[in-house]
Formats: sequence, structure tokens, C-alpha cells
Amino acid sequence: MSEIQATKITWHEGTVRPEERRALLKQTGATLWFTGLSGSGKSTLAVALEQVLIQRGHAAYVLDGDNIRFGLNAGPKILMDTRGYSETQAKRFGLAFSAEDREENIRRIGEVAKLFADSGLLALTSFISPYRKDRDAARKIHESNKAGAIPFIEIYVSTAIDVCEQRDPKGLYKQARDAVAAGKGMGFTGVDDPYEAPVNPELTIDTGKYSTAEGVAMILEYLASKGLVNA
Ligand SMILES: Nc1ncnc2c1ncn2[C@@H]1O[C@H](COP(=O)(O)OS(=O)(=O)O)[C@@H](OP(=O)(O)O)[C@H]1O
Ligand SMILES: Nc1ncnc2c1ncn2[C@@H]1O[C@H](COP(=O)(O)OP(=O)(O)O)[C@@H](O)[C@H]1O
Repeated sequence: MSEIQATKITWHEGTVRPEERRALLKQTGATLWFTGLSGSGKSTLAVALEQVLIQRGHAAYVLDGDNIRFGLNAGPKILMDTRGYSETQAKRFGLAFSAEDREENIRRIGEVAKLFADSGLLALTSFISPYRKDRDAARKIHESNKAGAIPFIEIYVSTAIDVCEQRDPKGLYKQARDAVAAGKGMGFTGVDDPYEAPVNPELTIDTGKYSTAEGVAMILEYLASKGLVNA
């Protein structure tokens, strides 16, 4: 017996067809997967795009790395301080920034975005998602969706590290550089932790060159070309 059979779970088919969901919401669900360094502009772009989409009558929702790490993917300390987890539980379920924890962070959010998009929403995810294999796995989750493949649009926010570091909106680059100088390190993406750039993203946007409004316009143009938004 395989591992999967051993768990004795069976898929329970729904009766609502994807066309019915599309007719109800007057749109096709999709995931827009923003990836890039801290401070590259993922959240700014995603939030600005969400606003325009809603104004245009589209159901859209941003899943933001920082925000999701307060809840679904909270770290051990937050789980103990705000959810009453014991230290053992918090260590078991909490996610920090090791390669394994980032992998699980992205796996969960790949699944959640897929559910949102399958329900008919435009899911906008804003996570560093530094590992190519983890982003590819999220794409695969969408491609192999039970009710039919879901569009997965990878948007590489390619802003150079020196620009991100100059912005340093949360002071984390400075902290990371100081930690490295002190010989401790912080495992901060781009400083002393890897970022693997996408090989073949659907879109690339450098916010060092384009304004937020221009970036949003580029994404809308792409979505319109795929029939995913009202022109
Ligand atoms: N070590 C380390 N490396 C990178 N980022 C760090 C780290 N520690 C904390 N932060 C803050 O967490 C935000 C990134 O969370 P993500 O869930 O998007 O990261 S990941 O996809 O799991 O790599 C990231 O937010 P953004 O700046 O919005 O990207 C940082 O504010
Ligand atoms: N063209 C632009 N697009 C997006 N953000 C920009 C742009 N120009 C400057 N910024 C600034 O860069 C910072 C990007 O931060 P944020 O959106 O939180 O990035 P990330 O989510 O990738 O960490 C913000 O302070 C934002 O105001």
C-alpha cells in the first residue's frame, strides 16, 4: 500500500463547475506571484494593483509575506505571544527564515493562492520566495489543479540590490550588514542568504526604472492580453 493510500483519504468532488464560478464573478481566477528581494517593491506593486483591480470591478486579494507571517505562517514567538502555543508547539509549527522554513512558507502560500484562484479570485502573492524550486512547485500546484489548470503569472520584481538597500524601508539591510560585520550573520536574503532569480517569468519589472503606476500598467496590459481583466 502506498503512503497516500495508507492515509485513507478520498477526494470529494464538488458540483459547481468552473464556468459557473466564472459567470458569477465575471472573471477567471488566477494567481499573480510577485517575487524579488526585500524592498524591491513587491508589496507596493501588489497593493496598488489590487486597488485598481477592485476599482475596475475585479475580485482581487493580496497575500503579503509580512502579513501572512503574523497568522497562518507565524513564527514561534508570535505563536507563543498571541496564540498561546507552548514552546514545543511553537517550535513545531512556527516558521522562521531557514531554507526549510521558507520552503514550507511558500508551499503553504502556493496552496492557499491556488484555493483563492480556484474560487475565482485574482490572488496576488507578495513573498520573497527566493528558491526557484519552491516557486516552480507553487506553479505546479496551479497547473495540476483538480478542476483544471489555473493561470500562474510569475512577476519578477528585479530591482537591483543596491536600490533595495538604499530604500531599506524597515532598516533590515543595515541590521543584516551590521550582523555580518560583527561575524554573526542574519541569513538575510541578498546579503548572506541566496536569491535565485526566475529564469522565465511571465513579467519582469524593475522598480528602480519604472514608477509604481508604470509597473501596474505593465501588469494590467499583460492581464488584458490574456483576457484576465476588462480592457
Ligand atoms: N532573514 C530574512 N530574510 C528575508 N526577509 C526577512 C528576514 N527576516 C525578516 N524578514 C522580513 O520578512 C519578509 C519576507 O518574508 P517572506 O515570507 O516573503 O520570505 S520568504 O518568501 O519565505 O523568503 C521581508 O519582507 P519584505 O521586505 O516585504 O520582502 C522582511 O521584512
Ligand atoms: N516604482 C516603485 N515601485 C514600488 N516601490 C517603490 C517604487 N519606487 C519606490 N518604491 C519604494 O520602495 C519600497 C518598496 O517596499 P516594499 O513594497 O515593501 O517592497 P517589498 O514588498 O518587495 O519588500 C517602498 O518604500 C516604496 O515606496
